[in-house]
Amino acid sequence: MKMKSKGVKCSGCLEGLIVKGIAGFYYVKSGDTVYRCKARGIFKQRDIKPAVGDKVVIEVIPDNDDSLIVDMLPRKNSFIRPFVANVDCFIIVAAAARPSPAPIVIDKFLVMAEKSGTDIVICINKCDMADSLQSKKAEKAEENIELLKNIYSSLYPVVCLDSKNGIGFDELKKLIKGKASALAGPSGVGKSTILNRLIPEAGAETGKVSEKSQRGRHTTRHSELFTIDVKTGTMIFDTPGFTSFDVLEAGEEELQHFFPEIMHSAAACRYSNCRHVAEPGCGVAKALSENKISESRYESYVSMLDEIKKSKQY
Ligand SMILES: Nc1nc2c(ncn2[C@@H]2O[C@H](COP(=O)(O)OP(=O)(O)OP(=O)(O)O)[C@@H](O)[C@H]2O)c(=O)[nH]1
Ligand SMILES: [Zn+2]
Repeated sequence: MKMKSKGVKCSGCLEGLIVKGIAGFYYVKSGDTVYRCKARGIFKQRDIKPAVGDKVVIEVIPDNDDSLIVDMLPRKNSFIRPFVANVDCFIIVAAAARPSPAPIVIDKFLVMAEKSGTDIVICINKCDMADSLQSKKAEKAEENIELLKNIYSSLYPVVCLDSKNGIGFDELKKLIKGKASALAGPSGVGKSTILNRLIPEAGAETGKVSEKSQRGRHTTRHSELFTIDVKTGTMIFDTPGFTSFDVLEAGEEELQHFFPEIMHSAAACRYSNCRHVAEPGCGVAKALSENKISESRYESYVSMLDEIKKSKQY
């Protein structure tokens, strides 16, 4: 006999994972079986909505097509757009070219991931673009790859991918083993193509990048959690996309906590409330002058801090 998480005995209860939610139904995976479930009215009363990624307790009702979600286990994290829960790892994707990478955009995703307490992998996709010989475009792609490696490889694992030809995926798979990962990155960097490589049967559609805007089409409509490897419990979220992050979700004091290298140097600041902008005796300014913190990362921090401060003035 299994127990509900609140200790109520329930003869037909199982613990499971919501892997899909469509049209009021939740698909809950428990062992090898997926149960189609409805949520108990109590969730509506309490204004709680179960999300893909939630661990739940379901009651399997004999001779009934549908089961019932009767309880939800505590979440590690949750997101509104897309509406998913319990992301273990963010795979933050940039492209070597088309679109050109923007460190500030990567840094915003990094803040989102750090704030949510997930593991992080940075993927530089479209690395094949650096391969064609003697072309200006290839040179630029090569430069971009070097730039990103310089900024990020001392902070997070950085993997070069060519998802067109399936290169770099063994390394990526090692880094996401046993975790439920979600892809984040701006439109057109190749998130759907990467997803298709990780789990071919996902069948995510990939949009063609239009020549003009260099942006891909949005193709994924609902969220789903796919298993990549049953043995290790490796999973990946197929979602409509973590394509941007609003830094205003972070507080002014809190922001520095999401830049590990800034936090590390902040220990040496004279003032405990130092924001590392122009204060005397700032450990971050010192680390910056000694090239221990990258200028690009520091600029991102200051620009995000400004954005947060300005939003407070109105
Ligand atoms: N050369 C090259 N092209 C790639 C690679 N990966 C993806 N592409 C192309 O880039 C375009 C965009 O890829 P998608 O996978 O749709 O990008 P996305 O990040 O999912 O885009 P959104 O759905 O708009 O968020 C497609 O035309 C892909 O064929 C790669 O490694 N190399
Ligand atoms: Zn400081």
